[in-house]
Amino acid sequence: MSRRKIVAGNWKQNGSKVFLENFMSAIKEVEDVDVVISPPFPYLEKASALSAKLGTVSVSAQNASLYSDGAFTGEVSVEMLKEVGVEFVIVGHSERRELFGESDLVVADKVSKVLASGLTPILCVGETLEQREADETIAVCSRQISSVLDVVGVDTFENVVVAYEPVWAIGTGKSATSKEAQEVHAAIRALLSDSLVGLGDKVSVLYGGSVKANNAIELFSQEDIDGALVGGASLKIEEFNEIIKAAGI
Ligand SMILES: O=C[C@H](O)COP(=O)(O)O
Repeated sequence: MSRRKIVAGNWKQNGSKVFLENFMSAIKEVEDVDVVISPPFPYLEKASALSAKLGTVSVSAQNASLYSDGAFTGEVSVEMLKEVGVEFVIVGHSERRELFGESDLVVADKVSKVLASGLTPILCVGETLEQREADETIAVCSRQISSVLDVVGVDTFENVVVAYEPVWAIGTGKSATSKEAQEVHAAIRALLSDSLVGLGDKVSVLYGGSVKANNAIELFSQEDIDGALVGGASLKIEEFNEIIKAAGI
């Protein structure tokens, strides 16, 4: 893959069938910006059908199982996601890491599983407030990315989308400044290019954490920020459209 502008909306555990229909018909396409929406599992098939009809967005799942099939109550496999038209899978969101105990190794194995199925993982990395205050931001993000590189290999990583999401900025209304985000994005690209020459220029690196219509232009103006993984503001159709528009500027 090559570096693309991407605006992805992660609905988390929100939405309804009616909301999905309204949302899909209201999305406005912007040239050179890929729009991805990530509703909960029950809405994915309908989202894919609407996406095929309208052609404006791609569909992402918020998680996937490590396993293809078997006795894993509550899990959904990448094969099932693919069958209903899903193209992306968010992997390693901090809520999965923190609330559901997903370790770096589990996240790496899930990225590997998603890649093997031909879907595109959106790999989330990011530090807690405590880690930022201890000046560990780059070390934490590097560790989270390196554990994936170790499992999937440098040659495959170009098919991964990375989302830098400082945990302290998620859902708090307190976004990282564009300078803070840019520093980490540049470090992520440097780490990738240190692993394989040119890799950092091939991978789309999104920012996530309180992205709103009023800070999107400033964030997207940064050299190494390719777009956003948006939570709360992706549930507000007009605001999400503004963020998509900002990515196209
Ligand atoms: O996946 C999205 C992120 O968790 C950001 O959420 P937020 O925009 O509500 O801060």
